[in-house]
Amino acid sequence: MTTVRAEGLSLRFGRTTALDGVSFALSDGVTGLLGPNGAGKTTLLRILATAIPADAGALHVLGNDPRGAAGRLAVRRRLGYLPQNQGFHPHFTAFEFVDYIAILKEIVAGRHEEVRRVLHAVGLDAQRGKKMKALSGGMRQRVGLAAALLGDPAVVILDEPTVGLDPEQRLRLRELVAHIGEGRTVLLSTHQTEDVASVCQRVIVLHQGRIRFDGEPSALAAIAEGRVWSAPSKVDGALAAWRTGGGDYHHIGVPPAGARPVEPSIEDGYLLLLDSSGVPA
Ligand SMILES: Nc1ncnc2c1ncn2[C@@H]1O[C@H](COP(=O)(O)OP(=O)(O)OP(=O)(O)O)[C@@H](O)[C@H]1O
Repeated sequence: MTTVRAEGLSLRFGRTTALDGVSFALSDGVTGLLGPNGAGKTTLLRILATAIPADAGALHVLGNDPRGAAGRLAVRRRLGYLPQNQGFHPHFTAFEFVDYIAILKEIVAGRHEEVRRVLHAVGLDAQRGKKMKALSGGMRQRVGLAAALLGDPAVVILDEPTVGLDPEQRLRLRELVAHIGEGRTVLLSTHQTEDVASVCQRVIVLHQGRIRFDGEPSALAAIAEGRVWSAPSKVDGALAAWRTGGGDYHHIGVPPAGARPVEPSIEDGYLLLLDSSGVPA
């Protein structure tokens, strides 16, 4: 069932076109929103979360149109949003922070019980009484995730939740996101193709405000089929090349005669899709 439908969403900031005619439909499961810096990911998520309106296009979330006040309210009540760089009051405990968001979300009946429920869901029972400033980055992200789960939203929007986390914390967060995506629509913005490979059933690639790919992660990898090869030294003319742990160079582009082809990854497909001008740093 379609939960989110975007048709021709566009938004400009002065002379910058942040989004340029973006259309897609989402249903339950985890969809990754992948794109380099400045691609328009945060702008798109903010529009979906009704934090800002689009200049043009139409959006329906769970059948509600956020252009009207009643539609906006209906969307906000059923949507969880973890913004990028969420601000935390350092002296709040984890419980107090989530409770504060619960008040803003107008959760009245059983509010404290609901706060305990979401903190439990992200594995932070033991840290409930700890001050935000005393928590690790990964734990803080989990508190943010808990706040996004208040009221059991049908649609959850997560803006780069794995950024700045160490590998173990990242794994933990991915597991949580995969779990959250069972029976819910989750849109997860990320720079990391590993996030997409491990939790997303679908991936949308955004670049310069436009959708460049929308499909299964394996289909994104398949774009690079026959265009990835390995060689003992760097070959000129490759779109991208880097040294791997084994000492050989991994190349993307048009392989020279006799090149040793390798199985493409999602990252290979992504880099190829963006072309050399858009290769992320
Ligand atoms: N409030 C704003 N005022 C002016 N320009 C903005 C504003 N917000 C975003 N932009 C511009 O819109 C474009 C898209 O930005 P956006 O933050 O949506 O990209 P992003 O894909 O989330 O990037 P990142 O991965 O770096 O967070 C960029 O060129 C950005 O500079």
